Amino acid sequence: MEAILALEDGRLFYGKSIGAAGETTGEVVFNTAMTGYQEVLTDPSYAGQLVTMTCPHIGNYGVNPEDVESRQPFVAGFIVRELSSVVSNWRATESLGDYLKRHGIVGIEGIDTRALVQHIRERGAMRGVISTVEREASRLVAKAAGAPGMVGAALAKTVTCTAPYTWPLAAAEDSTEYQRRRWHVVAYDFGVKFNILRHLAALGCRITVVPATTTSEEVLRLQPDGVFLSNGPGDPEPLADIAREVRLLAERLPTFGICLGHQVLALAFGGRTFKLKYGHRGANHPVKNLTTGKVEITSQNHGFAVDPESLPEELEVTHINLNDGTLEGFRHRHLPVFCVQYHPEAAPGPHDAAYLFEAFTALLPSRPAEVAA
Ligand SMILES: NC(=O)CC[C@H](N)C(=O)O
Repeated sequence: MEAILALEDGRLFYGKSIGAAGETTGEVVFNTAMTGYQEVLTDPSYAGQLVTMTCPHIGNYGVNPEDVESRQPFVAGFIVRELSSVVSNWRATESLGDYLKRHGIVGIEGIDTRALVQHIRERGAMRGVISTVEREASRLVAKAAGAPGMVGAALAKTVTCTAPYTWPLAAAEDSTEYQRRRWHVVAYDFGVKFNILRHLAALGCRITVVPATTTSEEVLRLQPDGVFLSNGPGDPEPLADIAREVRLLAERLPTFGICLGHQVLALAFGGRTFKLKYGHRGANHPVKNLTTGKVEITSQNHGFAVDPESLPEELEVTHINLNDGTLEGFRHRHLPVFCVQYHPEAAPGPHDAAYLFEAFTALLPSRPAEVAA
């Protein structure tokens, strides 16, 4: 079946349908990771986006039930050069094409993804539509141009959990194994990736994941040792109500934020965010840790960034991006509060920054493992 990708500026790409038939709109972005398409598909931060993989051959190791980063795929659509017709991996339970179909994700293959990416790099991320049902170019371009944009979109509120839940998922809350965990962390779910929760749990945390709109009072009632602010989709700026609650918590408890969590923390202390031309999405972005002088190769997925000029005096820049000099992390000068724009949990990507999870637990009350939290 044929499929067309149309961009809001009139550029058209003709290819073949993958996944579900139909039509979908979103912001067209690209990810340069060579592997990890399943983690990308299920990263809630991609909600509202048509994700292009620059690696030309995708799907060769299929899909399995373990590599998911959330409850379902969240991308609005998927764009690849070539979907592998062969699935070869001992963990695979399904082909990528069948998985996309099963979840109703509309995608396209067989287009010149290099030309598409060059176009976006030159002109900036833009809205698009993938369709298997409409062939009229002008109508498609109008649909792309009419799709909601990313600026102003409070998407974190749409992907967050509807009720609190505990992690590890399998552990009964009243079990000794669970209660014996060293620390209790409340994690704000703005679109949290499971690998963040896996990392915190591996260090001895039991985690209560709470919806994005949970108030600081509700969080304090849970008596956590620390607060985690997750990654998530959309524009951080319309989340001012959440930022207010985050400020109240950060003034009382050790706080760690990743990606959208980093942006919300900046807003909470009076900083500003802005939209990047086409964002950072991939698994090899070099970041300099200004405290140690070391360079970390990092996993990234963001379209907005914090303006370093907007940071108040009490916040100190700790990490910068070596590709374009943008802000990658800061900490509070007096409070146990820090965050990064990139993804120390990887999934997919290198593990250089995993030390940040330990940096967080080092801020929590010292407590032997066997004492009930
Ligand atoms: N992964 C994330 O948390 C992304 C944060 C935000 N949605 C951005 O695009 O900048």
